Amino acid sequence: MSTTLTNSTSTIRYNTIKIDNQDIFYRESGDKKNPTLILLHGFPSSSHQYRHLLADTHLTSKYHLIAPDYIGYGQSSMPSTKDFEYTFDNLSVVTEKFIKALSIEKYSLYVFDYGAPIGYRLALRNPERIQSFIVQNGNAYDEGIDNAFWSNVKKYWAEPTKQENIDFVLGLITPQTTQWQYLNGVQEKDKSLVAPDGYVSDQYYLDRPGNGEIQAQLLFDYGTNPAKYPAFQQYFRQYQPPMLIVWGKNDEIFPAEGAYPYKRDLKNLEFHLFETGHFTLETHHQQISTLINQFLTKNLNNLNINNNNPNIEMSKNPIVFITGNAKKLEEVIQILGSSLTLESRKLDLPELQGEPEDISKEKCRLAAKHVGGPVLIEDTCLCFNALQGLPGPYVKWFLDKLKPEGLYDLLAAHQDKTGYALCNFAFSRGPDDEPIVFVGRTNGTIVPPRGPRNFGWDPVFQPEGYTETYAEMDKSIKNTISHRTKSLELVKNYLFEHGYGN
Ligand SMILES: O=c1nc[nH]c2c1ncn2[C@H]1C[C@H](O)[C@@H](COP(=O)(O)OP(=O)(O)OP(=O)(O)O)O1
Ligand SMILES: [Mg+2]
Repeated sequence: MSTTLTNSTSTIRYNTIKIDNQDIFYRESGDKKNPTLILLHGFPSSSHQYRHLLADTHLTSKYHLIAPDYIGYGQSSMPSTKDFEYTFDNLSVVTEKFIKALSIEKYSLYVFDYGAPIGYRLALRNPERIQSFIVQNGNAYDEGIDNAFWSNVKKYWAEPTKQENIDFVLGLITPQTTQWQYLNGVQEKDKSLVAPDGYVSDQYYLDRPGNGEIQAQLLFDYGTNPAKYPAFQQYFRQYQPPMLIVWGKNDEIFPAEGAYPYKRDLKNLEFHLFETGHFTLETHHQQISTLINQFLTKNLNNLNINNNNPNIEMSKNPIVFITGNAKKLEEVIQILGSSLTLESRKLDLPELQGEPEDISKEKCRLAAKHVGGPVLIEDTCLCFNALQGLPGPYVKWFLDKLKPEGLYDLLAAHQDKTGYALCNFAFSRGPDDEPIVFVGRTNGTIVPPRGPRNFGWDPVFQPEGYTETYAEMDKSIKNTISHRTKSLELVKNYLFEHGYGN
């Protein structure tokens, strides 16, 4: 690796943007058109800790890298604790606004130390925006914070005004501790790789008047993070973001114990421990850069197929199928099997009069308004050729009044007993989306009722090529030839092409 890195480094730009009247400083490299990797720093550092990755042409030739400084850190504004409440919630909100202000829609996150609870808050609020995670010495499990270092922090959370606990916090921002953070756990042979600039510049920022109170307030608020671990873990299980773990195993603050439990929840996980300390990048940035490159290439390529195809839209909301008819729902579930998951809702929607397609569309618009997200509805017609397609969409009312016998009797004066069953599914993404209709049709003959009477007009409809009525035949046969199956086949194809399939 090192031989190929020799002379070429990428251009890094240093900019500032106003968010909520505060200056947010950030470092940026690579082409904005490429997938974005956002690098979230830790305590007591700043975006400076990412200088090696930001300069690495292997990454910047393919990815867009951004590293902001949080409020109170590095070159960003440092309002006093009276003017800004230093909490992980607040820092995550500012970071979210920062990402939005730069018009970044989707991104991968590199999270380290304090960056982890900030990044995971972003993920909880914007799961659809996160493409992958790179986790370096950043926690989401209790296992990682049950050591000597954290027992002191926990005492501080319990009694923040006790002098002994205040002294502990003050001890964390001394030049000795800052240097210790960079060098502890680093192998002897690697100590000469650690540039002093890291701890010297961190200390410069920590020594600014008022910064000690900021660090004390934020460390106190770290106490809100363990309570959020179950939510972070639930997010991992549910959304399964691809994750690369690169972790300095000799870190005494976030030891390797905090890395292993990610394996429980993430299926697409790459796991690497390094023989070094907390600021793993100081000694292992070349190895980590190679791993990030391979990881993003592998995992974003899959995503890119989706992102580049304007037809693909992953929805976090399940599609809601609305029907007031239990038998209908039963059939839809049987036909779909496990290929597509729908949420069903029992609701009798008003139905307009008119052509079957218009009725379905209008029913779907109402459903979308009702649900406020993706919906599917269905409207079934039974059409008699001798009656120009009637009763068609009104068959429900004819059936209610006339019963199956009466339906057959409607054709008493006609030679032509042929007809067809029509199923119109309509799908809409939400209240502002014009519904799309999928039509399935099965031809047949209207006969005097035969067979069980548990589903609508099934006893009077004998499909073409069969001697039994829908009601007499085995359900599995009906479900291979029916109007509903044919329409659902089209629905399935459409939804699969648009990213909704299982
Ligand atoms: O495969 C079927 N085999 C026999 N009868 C059927 C079938 N599918 C619907 N049917 C009946 C139910 C209703 O009497 C009428 C259609 O009216 P239709 O408005 O689409 O159904 P619905 O009001 O009962 O439920 P929904 O609220 O989902 O619209 O035909
Ligand atoms: Mg209905």
